[in-house]
Amino acid sequence: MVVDKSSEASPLCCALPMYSPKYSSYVTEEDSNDLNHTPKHKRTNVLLTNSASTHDLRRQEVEKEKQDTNSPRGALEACLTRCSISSTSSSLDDPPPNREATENANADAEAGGKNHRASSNWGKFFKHWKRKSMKRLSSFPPLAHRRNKNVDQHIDGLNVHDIYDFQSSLHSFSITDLEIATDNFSPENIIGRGGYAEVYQGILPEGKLIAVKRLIKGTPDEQTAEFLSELGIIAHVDHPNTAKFIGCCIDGGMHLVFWLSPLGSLGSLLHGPSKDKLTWNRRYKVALGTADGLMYLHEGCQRRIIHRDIKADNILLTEDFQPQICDFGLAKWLPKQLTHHNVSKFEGTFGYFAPEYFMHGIVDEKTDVFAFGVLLLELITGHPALDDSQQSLVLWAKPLLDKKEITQLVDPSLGDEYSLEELRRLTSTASLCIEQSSLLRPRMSQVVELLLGQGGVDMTLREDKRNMMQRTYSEDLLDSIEYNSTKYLRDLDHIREVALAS
Ligand SMILES: Nc1ncnc2c1ncn2[C@@H]1O[C@H](COP(=O)(O)OP(=O)(O)OP(=O)(O)O)[C@@H](O)[C@H]1O
Repeated sequence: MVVDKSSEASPLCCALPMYSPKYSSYVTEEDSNDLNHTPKHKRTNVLLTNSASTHDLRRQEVEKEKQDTNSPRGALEACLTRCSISSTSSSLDDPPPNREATENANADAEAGGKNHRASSNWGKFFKHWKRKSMKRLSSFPPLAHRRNKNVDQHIDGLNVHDIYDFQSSLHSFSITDLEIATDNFSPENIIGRGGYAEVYQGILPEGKLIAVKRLIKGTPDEQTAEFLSELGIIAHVDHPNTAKFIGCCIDGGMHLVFWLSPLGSLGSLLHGPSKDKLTWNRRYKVALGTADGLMYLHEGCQRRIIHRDIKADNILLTEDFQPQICDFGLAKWLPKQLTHHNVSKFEGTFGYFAPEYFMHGIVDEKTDVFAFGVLLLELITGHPALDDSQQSLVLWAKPLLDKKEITQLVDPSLGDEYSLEELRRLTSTASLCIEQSSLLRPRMSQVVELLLGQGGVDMTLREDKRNMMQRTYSEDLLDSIEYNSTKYLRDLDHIREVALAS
């Protein structure tokens, strides 16, 4: 299905100097497949282009990522080139190839065609991985924990300097393991469906519960790309507030395996029949934990990670309501030297988009901060980011926040069972997070302080502090253009209409 809603006269069109003057939005065939699993207003891919197909752009992006050694996929590609070279030119016991040989072989590999090389590399990598690790991927030690550089420099012909830090305890499951665990992927064991995957619950022989994410969308090559993107991030994320990845399986499709989060997603609780379990204290705990997890991704990881799809459905809950950020399918590494990342294709979820993202395709920490602000509003109000009649929670809540009528925002199902002081903290933080100018949004470390009541919400002080810190690209950009809230609301409305009309 293709929807071309060109709108040259639209305010949004005028605000898109970096792109074609003609604004086109497509809901592609791929997306129409998504619709089988995800309500179409919830998830969208919108392209700012009128000259290339979705596939062309996706292919270009994948190629760009492969060559960018700072991207998860690029790091793996670099490693695989060497893996391919070492497996064709030497046995695993041979000494590692010297630099010249590697460069020559690299050149040959280039000449042999990138696409072919890529797929054969992955094939070799997967075979190699399975053969060498069987049950444990201990051949990929975390970089941070390596002790002896010389000993570890080349492991089985792979130069670990080119590999990001795989967790050392990951398992390589066979398809039989997963079939046994999930009762042959019985539909009864499906616990979640996203745009890209079906998630099954399962049980391991030792009695531990797992969640198996089976990628279902697209061709095998596209699934491999999605799988590697997500694997490239989650394999080196480790925090109490991120989903617990335990391994994967590459037989009969692409599978990622996690410990089961017994309460499912925040979205299913908040907008489902068990809403009453979400008392005020638990909501506050979820807000704090999620902020902590996001602060870790942005500021605590070896590399800056932008999640790009923070939403209630992507926050899992443990038995004691500890939130765990999941679904790193859209996540990006942001190298330190880059202020931001630019995307030509919008992926994510309506209701959570930051203005600089849908206007300019800019991705940085502040796009996640905006989405986190929407999540806070969801926790406070119990309303979804976009309701069945496509009304945006931000648009509804903003006037009440501005007028400080905060008690009117509280989820009626909570009655009076909430702390006014905590409500003040959550609402003032949400208010800052959803500022249309990313300059005015706090960073996640500041969000944590604000939520804990330690931030001193004195804006003057915060402004001074901010001026001393490095500004993000989107901060500069939005600061330099006149962008007021009326325009923001108009643009938000417009892009929603364009993408949803079909
Ligand atoms: N470890 C887990 N424990 C319990 N439930 C889970 C787990 N992982 C995923 N789920 C459930 O499956 C759903 C879909 O998972 P996920 O978001 O990873 O899939 P996706 O296809 O990438 O989704 P999206 O369309 O948001 O990209 C989640 O919202 C959650 O309900």
